[in-house]
Amino acid sequence: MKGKIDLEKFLQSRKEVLATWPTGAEVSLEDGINYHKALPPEKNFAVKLKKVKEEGITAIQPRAGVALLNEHIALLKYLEKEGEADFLPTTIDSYTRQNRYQEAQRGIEESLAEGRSMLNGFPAVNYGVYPCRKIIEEVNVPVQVRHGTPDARLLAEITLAGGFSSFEGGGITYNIPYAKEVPLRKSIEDWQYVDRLIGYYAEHGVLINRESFGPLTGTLVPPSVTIAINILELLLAVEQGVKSFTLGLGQCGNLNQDVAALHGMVELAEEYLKRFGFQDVDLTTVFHQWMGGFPQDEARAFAVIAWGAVAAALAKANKVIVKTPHEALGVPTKEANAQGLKTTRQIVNMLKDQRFMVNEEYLLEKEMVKKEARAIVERTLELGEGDLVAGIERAFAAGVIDVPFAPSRFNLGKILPARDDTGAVRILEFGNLPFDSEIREFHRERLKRRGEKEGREPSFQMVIDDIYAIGKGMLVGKPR
Ligand SMILES: CC[C@H]1O[C@@H](n2cnc3c(N)ncnc32)[C@H](O)[C@@H]1O
Repeated sequence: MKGKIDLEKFLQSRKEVLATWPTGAEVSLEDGINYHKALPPEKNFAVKLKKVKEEGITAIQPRAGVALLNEHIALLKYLEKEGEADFLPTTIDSYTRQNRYQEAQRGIEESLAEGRSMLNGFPAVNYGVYPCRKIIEEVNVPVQVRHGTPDARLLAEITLAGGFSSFEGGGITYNIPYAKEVPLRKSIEDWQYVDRLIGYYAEHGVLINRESFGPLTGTLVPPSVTIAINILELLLAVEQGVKSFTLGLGQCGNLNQDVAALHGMVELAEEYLKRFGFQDVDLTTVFHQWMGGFPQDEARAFAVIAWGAVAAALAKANKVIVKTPHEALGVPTKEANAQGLKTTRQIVNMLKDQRFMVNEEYLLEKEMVKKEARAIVERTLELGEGDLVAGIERAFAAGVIDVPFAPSRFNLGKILPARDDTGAVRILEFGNLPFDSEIREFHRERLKRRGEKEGREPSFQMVIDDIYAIGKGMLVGKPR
């Protein structure tokens, strides 16, 4: 690995980034660091995550973001008070995610004119440092920036100086599922800037948490692909001095597989941190409640939310990202958002003293998912010949890393997932994943078993049926 970006080079490159929108001129590293140091520790995301992990609890966090500052603050206060959120988000709008601040500005004006949010998130860059600080001052729990931005350099500069103490995303996970034309080297280097900035805060005594966007496309992503990508983003981040990192996993729906994947991800990540000599990193996990299609019916939606809460609680995930009964409709009302949190809170509280029953299937799932993820990471490292960025670029070009249903033209898209008869996500088409015959047989055998039960050959039709299954009230897609 090539190590931290040179400090002088990094500081020099900030000038160009801060000039890309007028609010960039408000950012000063010294002022941002002093602002964080003046905040009470219970408002720091990394500090609270460490405490949550030590206490062995599963913290709950929603997604939330609206166009206007006062409404956004009111929304967050409501989710904290009514929803009992342990952590709060600020979900950023889609224009800002594409650096289209002019259109975000128009969205603010339209929202003022219409008296309702005309953006699907909070346009933090247009508001700038001081309104961000108002958000932090008006709530009592730590706040995280959640978005989907391939080039998040200015967003990070403003929100971190604005007192946010966690930043979601990465050069892979906020490119491949979110963009069509952004080269991986560009997004990874832009995210190395973000991680270097967070490394700078850490060097000056301010811990900022980083979280990978585990769910990726949120549609039947094989857990081993998620785990491999998480580990690569972890290595890229700690290389730049990040000290607090949350590994993310999207729920698949089969309990054994989900719990095994979360545990396997931590074990493998710790192995790689040790191997590359990064011992002083606080590692935590986040489990995302089902990220695929949701039922429109709210009672059914609550069942899906509850099932995600059960898996997170039994896996002892440090944090669970909560869905809402409006998932199938769009941006939720604050009441619906709080309902998702209350459903999750009830489950997490009821399960906090129960433990997942370790069983043979779980142990096999964990062994196999680690074997698969390790094969992907190892081939990526080999391809890089010491240069992690080159390795990742080459791995995607070769299909060694391949995310199903990703829009990016830099993703090969040759793999096909499908559920087996127990609802576990398996791989129907391996593409160029570097998996040996033992792994391939493990998947093939289970898909064959489903085919026999359904009286049909494992096929693309199964994939289609699975994509609509949960929205239609099932887990495994049934032939029409
Ligand atoms: C990662 C995608 C998910 O984020 C959620 N989301 C996106 N924007 C918002 C938003 N503005 N408020 C609440 N939830 C949101 C929604 O569940 C969506 O499926």
